[in-house]
This record gives sequence, C-alpha cells and structure tokens, in this order.
Amino acid sequence: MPSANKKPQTLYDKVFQDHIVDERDDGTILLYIDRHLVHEVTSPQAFEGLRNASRKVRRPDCTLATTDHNVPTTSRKNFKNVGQFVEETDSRTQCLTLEDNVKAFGLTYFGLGDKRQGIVHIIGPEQGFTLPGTTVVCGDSHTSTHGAFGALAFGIGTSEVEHVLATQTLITKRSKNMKIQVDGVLPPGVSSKDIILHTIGVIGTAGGTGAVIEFCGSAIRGLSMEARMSICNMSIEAGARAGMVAPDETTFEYLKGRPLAPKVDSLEWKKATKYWSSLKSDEGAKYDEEVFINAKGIAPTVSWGTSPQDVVSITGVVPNPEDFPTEAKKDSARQALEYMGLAPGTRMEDVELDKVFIGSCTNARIEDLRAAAKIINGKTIAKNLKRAMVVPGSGLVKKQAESEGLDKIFLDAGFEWREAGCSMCLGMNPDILSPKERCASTSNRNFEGRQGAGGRTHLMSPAMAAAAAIIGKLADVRNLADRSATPAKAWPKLDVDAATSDIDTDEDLDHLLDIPEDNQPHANNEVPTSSAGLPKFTKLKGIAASMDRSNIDTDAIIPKQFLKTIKRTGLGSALFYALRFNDDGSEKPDFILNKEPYRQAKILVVTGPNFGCGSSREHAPWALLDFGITCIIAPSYADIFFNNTFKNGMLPLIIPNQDTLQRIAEEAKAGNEIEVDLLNQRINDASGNKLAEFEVEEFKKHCLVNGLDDIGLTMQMEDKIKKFEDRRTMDTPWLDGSGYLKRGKREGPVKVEAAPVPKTNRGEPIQEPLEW
Ligand SMILES: CC(C)[C@H](C(=O)O)[C@@H](O)C(=O)O
Ligand code: SF4
Repeated sequence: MPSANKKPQTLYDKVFQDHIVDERDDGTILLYIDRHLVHEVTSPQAFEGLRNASRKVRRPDCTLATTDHNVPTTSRKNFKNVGQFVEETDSRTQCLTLEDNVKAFGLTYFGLGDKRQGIVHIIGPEQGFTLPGTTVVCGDSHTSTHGAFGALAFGIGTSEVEHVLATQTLITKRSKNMKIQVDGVLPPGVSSKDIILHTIGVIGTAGGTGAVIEFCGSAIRGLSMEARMSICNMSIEAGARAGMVAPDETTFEYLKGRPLAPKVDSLEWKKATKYWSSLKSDEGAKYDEEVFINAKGIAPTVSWGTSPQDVVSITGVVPNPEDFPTEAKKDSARQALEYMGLAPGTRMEDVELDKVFIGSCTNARIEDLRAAAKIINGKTIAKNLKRAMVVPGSGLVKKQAESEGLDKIFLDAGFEWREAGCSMCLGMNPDILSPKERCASTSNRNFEGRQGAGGRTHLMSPAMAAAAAIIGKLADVRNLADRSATPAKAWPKLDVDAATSDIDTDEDLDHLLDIPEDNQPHANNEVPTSSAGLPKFTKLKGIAASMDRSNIDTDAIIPKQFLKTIKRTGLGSALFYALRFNDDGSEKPDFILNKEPYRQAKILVVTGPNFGCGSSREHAPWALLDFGITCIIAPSYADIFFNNTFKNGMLPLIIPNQDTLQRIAEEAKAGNEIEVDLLNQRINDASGNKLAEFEVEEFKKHCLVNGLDDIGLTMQMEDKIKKFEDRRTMDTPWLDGSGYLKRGKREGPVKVEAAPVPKTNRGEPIQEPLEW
C-alpha cells in the first residue's frame, strides 16, 4: 500500500496516511485500527457500553485479550479457574468480567490457564499480532511499545476502547513529528533502558507532548527488537503519543515463524516485507522537532526522584533542589527528595535498598532476563534485601527462561521466580512495596505511591537491577560485569510454536475460548447508530480550585487501588487520594479540595504543564467528573487524558499564556466564580468580564455542545469503513485474522434482539438522533 503523496514523508506520516478512512476540513480524522489488545482493567466499562447500546465487536479477528494487571504471580501449578485462583475480590471480579466478555463477544483470550498469557505489550509482539505498518491500540499507555515494529501504536482510554470494539476505528487528529537520533556505539554496561532514561532526562517528561517520536540513528539500528521495544515503551514517559522505529532486517528476522505473522517465504511474506521495507522516513522529510544524542555520552542511569525525568548517572549524586533553575522546579525537587527520603549530595551508589523487582512491559522479555541472569550467575543477593523477584513478561518468556536454566540462576541467588503479570510495576496484585521501602525496579514509572503507598522506586535496566540485588545498594553494573571478551552467545528464539500446538483443531479452539454455540450477545448493528448520548456542555459557571503543580500524573489523580471497579461512577471520593487524605483516611486540611468553597469546585485551574500525564486510565476524568469538576484549565495536557475528558462530556481548556492563566488562577484563589462559555469560546469572571479566549477543535466542540456519542456518529460512516476494509483485504491480506484469530471461525449466528427502547452506551434511552 505505498503512499501516493509525493511530499517527503516521515515513517509516522506514512503509516498514519495509510489508515485514514475519512478526513474532515478541521483535521479530524477517522483512523482505521488494525490491531486491538484488551486487558481486564480498562475494558469492563467498554463492554458494558456495547451491551447497553446492543452493539457487537466489529472485528473479533483483530482483537486479542489477556489478563495481566490484577493477576497474582504465585505458582499456577494448581490453577483450576480464575474464580478460585484470584483471591482479592475486586481483582477477581475484573478478571471474571473479562472472561465473561470474551466469551460473550467471541474474542480470542489468553487466560491464566494458557501458556501465552502475559503482559499485553509482551504477548502482542510475541505472537506476531503486532506487525510493521499497522495501527495498534490498547486501553493502556504503554501500547507505545509496539512502535518498535514500525507500527503506529498508542494508548487509549476506555471510551475509545469501546469505540474501537464497535467500529474498528478511532476519531483522532495528526500528531507532530519528533525525531530522536541516537548515534554511536553504546559503552559497556549501557543498554537500551539507559538510552531511554537518559533521553527523558534530556527532553523531560513533557518533551514529546503532542508528538510521535521516531527513534533512529546507528545506535538504534544496532539494537535488537526487544531493546527497541524497551525504548518505544517509555515514549509515553517522554510525553509522546507514540514512539516508532523503522522496520528493517532485524524486525523481519524477529517476525519469522510467529504464529500470526505471514508464513515465511509465502507470497504474503514477500508482499508484506516489500511493503514493510518502504516504511522509512523519506530523504528530506520534515520533523517539528529534532534531538540528537551521542551514545558515547550515556552511562548506566538510575532515577533519584518521583518522575522518570529525575535521572542521573549511577556515578552521580542526588541533586540539590537549590541548583534547579526556577522556583517551581526547586519546589518539585524538594518534594521529590522528601518523598524519596534522600539528602542532596548523597552518592547514588550509597543508597541502600529493600527490594528488587525485575519485570514489567519495559523489561521482562527473555533478553532482559538473560542480561540480569548474566550478572547474577553464581552470586547471591545481599543480606539486607527483604525481597528480590523476577516476574517474566509472559508464560512463554518464563518457559523459555526455564529451558535455558535462568530460573535456577535466579533461585540459587535468592530471587523469587514468579508467574507472568504486571506485578510490582503498579501493584494492583499483592506484589507491593510497604511505605518507605526502597526498590530497584526495571519498570517505567517512579511516581509517588506507584509500587505501593509510600514506596520508593528507582528505575534502571535489568543488568543494573541485578547488580543492585547483589550489592544491596544502587550499584554500577560495570564493576560487576564479566569483562572477559567472550563472544556473544547466539541465543535461541522464543519458542512460540510449542505453545500453539494445543489448538490444532476447531474443537481445541472452542474449548479454549469456551464459546457458547449461538450466543453472540445483543449482536445488532442496525438499530443503535444514534449519536445522542452525553449531557450537553454549553456554559459552565462555578467555583474554580487552583493547583500550582506541573506534570500531575493520572496515578496522582486516582491511584491504582481504585482502578478495580467495573463501573464508571462513584470515583469522586478517590480523586487525588494521596494528596487529599492521610493514611488513616482523615482529610489533609491544606489540600485545596478540602477547603471551602472549593469542595464545590466545578472547574480546576492548573498552572503547571502536562496535566494528566502517565497512565491512560479513564478513571481520572471519571473521578473528576464524579467530584463535580467538568472543566479543567491548564497550559497543556497529556494526549490520552485530553481525549478521555471529551469522551465524558468534559472540557479541558488550553491556556498557554502564563499571564492569562495566572489571572484566572487569581480569580479562583479569591474564591470567585468563573464562567466558561463554550459557544463563544470565552472565560469570564463572575460578572461576565472577559478573562480569556480559548481555542477548541471544531468537531470536539460540536460533540460537546450537542451531547453527541461519537460511536453513533462513526457508525453512520459504515460505507466508508467497509470500503477501507475491502481495500485492506486486497492490499494487506495478512491483516485479516489468520491462525487462531481466523475471521469467521468464531462467528456464531448473529442474533438480532428486539430493541423496544434503544439505549445509548451509557444505558439511557436515546433522544432524537442528531445529525452532525
Ligand atoms: C491500568 C492502565 C490504565 C495503566 C496505563 O495505562 O498505563 C497501567 O498499565 C499503568 O502502567 O499505569
Ligand atoms: S506499565 Fe506496568 S502496569 Fe502498565 S502495562 Fe506495563 S507492566 Fe503493566
């Protein structure tokens, strides 16, 4: 599907262009989605929405589900079913809800009894579900991982999950192009994790806001697929929507023999690799931003603070907040050091640890475990450690590691060898830090409370975490590594075939999926194309609470313990939980929303940039909404959060000018009401005097003002979507379900239910359908 456009294009431009179903004058684009990954935390409300509106999943053959966030990582030797195995009630409910949904909607599912279960971003590539040139989405911010294949892969919120399930498309707009070029040879002991931590240190967690990053340069070219995945994984921590690497021979080699990739040497494989080879940025392609990094200058890197940008070389010291350039930055460094229990000037190598965690979608692939095992081999973990654990990213990674004897190396050293899942990366399962415990972690986020309330996270590479486990402090892997120049071993590829051999027949498949014969639920694409659904937003007047903070992440807006709900409502009491409440549940009197009149706030004014960064959890806007806040005013937002708010009838306003923003914040601080007039795009004071004007995308405004449910709107574009799919089948036939995702294989009889009162996806009766 070579792009017709003559203008030099970037890799991102090409993949984006090839997926446009429809484009409106204001730049709003309906984008086709090739691959949809689903997990238990961000999908229950989406499936509920489908049910409420009597919609079915449009492309079960392009959808793959697993449980990862909530699952215990204890031995599954005696595993019988989720109901018995997952002890924690809410986690069990979420896992069981996913199981019900995959059965009801006919989706392929890797459950806890399946060797292929694992972290969603590890199993997609492993299976060849992720392919170059595809669009890949998941209700999860680290979907950016899949960009390592030259896919355009990004995280979405739950409402968008529902949109993709129903329509296999998303409403979006073009992102900016950013190039990060890393050239040169990596020094010994430095890995791809160090590249990305170092890069985020350079550009900051808001550095990539609004952009898709293309990682290129000789250092990137020289990396394996797994290392490229670790880099793209953390594009989201760099503030970007996605990260991409142009596919090349390394990519093709990785894909050979994967169950869902075209068969090697088939006509499809030849056609596919020809297309994939065209997916590189053209000579002269324009980037909105370019960053150049010399690989030689990167050292093994660790984080010292509570943001992934707070990094330093392992040979460095804890920075002094007074050395930061602005008062706001000094302040946030002070807060970070207080939380982390660190004093300025302390050598990083003197920082003592309590726990070590090797796992997560950033670094729990086979290569990561090999790198850690190489350091650990023959040694034991330090006595001061309370716990050291290895959590493989998938059942297949675990199996492969065991076949290479890595489990034994870890176990002999004193590590725990666990079952696959997200585990202590965010601690939605029992694997958590206790307050003040300090952890060396190969994960991607060191936010306050991320690995457990009060827990302290230091991010690093698997080899560095292994070194830290042996020393019991943050440690420089270069002092432990075997410096003898033994040639790199040619490692075997992950054995994916063995795992699929138990589903040779249709009967096996049905057994695996446990699909009721004729139970396509409520499947009906004719009735519910109505587009009326959300409350209308035209004018809002009310008290505004103001917060002077930068980079407020969605973990802070609503921590992980509240993500176990299968509902959208009732989350107001969890809003800003750690900032708002003490450990005993009492209110922190100084927090703005605990003061009068701000308990009644309808508007939130945030003076620092990058509000809503981090996780894609739509629970963040749901919590704000449930508290009563329907409008946020800030200088900038993280992309996923920004989209999520609109999907809930909320208005996030961008006021880039600091003086104007301060004027609005002053009104808020004085306890005066503010008026947000969407129709006239003005912010007024309580007496109607103009404080500011604002921009808002035309389509989004239209949806808000009319309370439109954009799934209904998109379903009215059926002809165009169908036409796109027909062309896709012609041009890239390997993208229609193959192997165990074969299209049609699981399509039971479509049962059209009588729908006396058609409902919206929120379960309310539909008003008059509205045209857009
Ligand atoms: C649960 C999910 C919404 C979340 C994400 O989007 O990132 C999680 O994976 C995380 O890492 O915080
Ligand atoms: S970042 Fe952590 S919690 Fe989120 S998907 Fe990856 S492993 Fe799971």
